[in-house]
Amino acid sequence: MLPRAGRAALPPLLRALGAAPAAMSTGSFVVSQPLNYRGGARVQPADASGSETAFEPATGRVIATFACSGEKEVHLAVQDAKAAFKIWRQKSGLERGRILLEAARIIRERKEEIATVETINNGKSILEARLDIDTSWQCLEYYAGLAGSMAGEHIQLPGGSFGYTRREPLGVCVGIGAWNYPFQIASWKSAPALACGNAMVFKPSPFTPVSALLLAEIYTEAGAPPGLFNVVQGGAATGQLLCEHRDVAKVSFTGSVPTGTKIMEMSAKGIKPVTLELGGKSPLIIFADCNLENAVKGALMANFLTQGEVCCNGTRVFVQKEILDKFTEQVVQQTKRIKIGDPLLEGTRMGPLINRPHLERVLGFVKVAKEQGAKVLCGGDLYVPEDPKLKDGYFMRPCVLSDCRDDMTCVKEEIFGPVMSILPFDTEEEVLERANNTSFGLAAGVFTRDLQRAHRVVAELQAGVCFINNYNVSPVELPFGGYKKSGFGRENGRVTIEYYSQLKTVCVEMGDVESAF
Ligand SMILES: NC(=O)C1=CN([C@@H]2O[C@H](COP(=O)(O)OP(=O)(O)OC[C@H]3O[C@@H](n4cnc5c(N)ncnc54)[C@H](O)[C@@H]3O)[C@@H](O)[C@H]2O)C=CC1
Ligand SMILES: NCCCC(=O)O
Repeated sequence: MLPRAGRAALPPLLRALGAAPAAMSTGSFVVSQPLNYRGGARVQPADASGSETAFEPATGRVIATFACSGEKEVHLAVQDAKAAFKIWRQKSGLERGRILLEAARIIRERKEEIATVETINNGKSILEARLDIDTSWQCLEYYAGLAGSMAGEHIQLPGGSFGYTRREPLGVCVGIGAWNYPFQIASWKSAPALACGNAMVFKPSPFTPVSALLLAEIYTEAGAPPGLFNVVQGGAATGQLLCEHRDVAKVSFTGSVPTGTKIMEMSAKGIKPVTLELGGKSPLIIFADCNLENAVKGALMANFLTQGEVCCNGTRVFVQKEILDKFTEQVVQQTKRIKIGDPLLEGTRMGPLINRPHLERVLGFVKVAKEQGAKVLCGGDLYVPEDPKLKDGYFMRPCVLSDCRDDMTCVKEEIFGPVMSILPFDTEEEVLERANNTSFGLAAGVFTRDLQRAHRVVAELQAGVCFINNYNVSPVELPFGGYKKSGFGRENGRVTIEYYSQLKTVCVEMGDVESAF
């Protein structure tokens, strides 16, 4: 433990994690407190099945070593959630909304601390981490607003009888998150779940265990009953225990297609509804009549946020032949200008990838792309920043590939790194056919000045989220989720209420029973 004076100088959330006073700079943050959260407090897990280590991607330093929750701990977390659910489900929507609003206020107030932790543990630039925290508190505010208006219907029946419907919560929901948007994913899952009257047990990715705990502490501080939002740490085994627990009513998962398939299989055994937010290989279509400056900006937004580790990225960039050279030249010029380095520095626009194996995997995709005939126009190699403390970080230069064909690995498979593939096309009909020729269907984008064409094209695109003349903006009012192998169910928007609640029909007889017997 740190001396009292040093600890008092820290912001409250970092203090709660047991971080050192210099924790707000790269190379110094270490978590010394337990990372599980249950019954309204941080706890050491009651049992463990192995341990995990979390890193600071910018330096390669270990920032936390923690036990993976075993069967006993998972059961205790689910039981705490069950107890909280009994209290929470009795509250009116307005009362629940008030607590969510208070949690949103605290997130806003502590945005800088949360964004700092997110940057240290994930590697994304502080600028982006702040935007993620914004979409997190906005999500809580949005569902706080909806909570009070959730209602059923009244239906008149013959003879004065009537029926009505009640929108009821599901019970204990499980959230399982990926590592690319740790705090945002925990918020996007918990806000609608809690607004609908459910409780949640959340399991972050073992690569990014820290920020979900901050959210748990904020919910408690905002007045949520102890056990309403719990965090268990661990990997696949812990996730499996959660999905198979008999008292879990629903699983919402963000991650890869192979894991999503397993989650669905496990949930099928218990007839549990699932929301699956899975991977993608989304097309971005640039027509010759576009505003070129915006299209170039859009292509960078579609490929290089969070070091390219974004599920909805538009990594297949189809460019109409008339503007191919001009577009490519400008994209390469701007990609080369992206400032890579210490993600906590204000000027940095690209930080390190999540870990060494992932970095090598992404570089491996670039190597295969070259072998298959693609041309590397920039980047695609390791980057070692000048700052000596970053020498062991997982940095690479953002990459633009030309001379790509639809049958190349880099065009078919999700890379989940900063690698853009440029593909020329001639006609609208041709590009639609090629854009849809994938088993994924998360997102798609189109840049054109012809509004009729824009709407015609998005109507034909097989994707859950389509952008016209922009890419990768995430307003929480709009539903987010995929078609095809990119999953089903939605996050955000009004519709998500349906994924965290169930409808009860009540039939009321005002006369006598007309018996058939
Ligand atoms: N559609 C979306 O909203 C998003 C999709 N993704 C996708 O996620 C992938 C990258 O994330 P990763 O964390 O590497 O994915 P992953 O599928 O390996 O892991 C995701 C989460 O599932 C857990 N898990 C792994 N095996 C499990 C099992 N058998 N049972 C229960 N839980 C299990 C992991 O511990 C982690 O918390 C990419 O494919 C990406 O496209 C990522 C972010 C957003
Ligand atoms: N802010 C967009 C979320 C996309 C993702 O989770 O990968």
